Amino acid sequence: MSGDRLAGIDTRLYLVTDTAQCAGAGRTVAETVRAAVTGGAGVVQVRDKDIDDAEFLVLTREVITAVTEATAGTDRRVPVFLNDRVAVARRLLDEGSDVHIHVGQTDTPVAEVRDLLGDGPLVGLSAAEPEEFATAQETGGVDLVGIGPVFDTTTKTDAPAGIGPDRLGELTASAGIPAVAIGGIDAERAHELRGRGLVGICVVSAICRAEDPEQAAADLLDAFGDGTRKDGEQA
Ligand SMILES: Cc1ncc(COP(=O)(O)OP(=O)(O)O)c(N)n1
Ligand SMILES: Cc1ncsc1CCOP(=O)(O)O
Ligand SMILES: [Mg+2]
Repeated sequence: MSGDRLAGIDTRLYLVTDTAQCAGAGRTVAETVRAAVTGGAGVVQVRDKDIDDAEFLVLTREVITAVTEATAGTDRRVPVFLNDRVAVARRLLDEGSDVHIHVGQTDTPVAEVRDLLGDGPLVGLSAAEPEEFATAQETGGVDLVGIGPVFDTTTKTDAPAGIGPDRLGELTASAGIPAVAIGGIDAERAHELRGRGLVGICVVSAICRAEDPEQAAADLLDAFGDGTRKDGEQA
């Protein structure tokens, strides 16, 4: 694998979907994704721990359609990641869909993902320890790491406490792989993640629970900017 595999993708705002949160806000996942991508989200991950593979396949097809509709007539490339579910990803690739995958440390190992899906799809990996980045660099095949939780989160019930922006910055600096931060990020706190070496911020509830997901995406992007610190802003 070579070249800049994230070229043409605006990674600054990465939406991970939560079906129950979207439903609680009175919308489908697809409606939420369409609005968020219109508002500027540049990466989408389909995440649902409560449905089987057949339902996940249907959900992902709906998300792909929503992204296609939201980006029609533009040159935006907004990748759709699947949260684990390698078999569903294989099926969608075989159908000709352009899908990618995110795995955690206890999910399908990256080498196995590459064996099953080949070199085409982007692979994201969760990591929060220096040894995990070292392993990812040695093994290869990882395009993006998700570091977190940076702040405390209630969305992922088995998540540890947030590591905080300073520790996040240290990890990002040593990651050696483009990194996004995840966990407890909202438009009020996103500015704390500027200047931490990130290519983006990743949110669930800040968009899925929002009254207006298009506006929420725009507000998050405004707060994070291009990820660099504003003039005069302290860490
Ligand atoms: C971008 C991104 N980063 C981290 C995660 C967390 O993945 P994982 O540790 O596998 O936990 P689950 O999401 O599977 O509960 C993520 N999903 N996305
Ligand atoms: C999937 C995941 N991985 C680490 S924290 C998290 C959930 C983030 O959700 P929220 O943005 O609502 O805190
Ligand atoms: Mg996982």
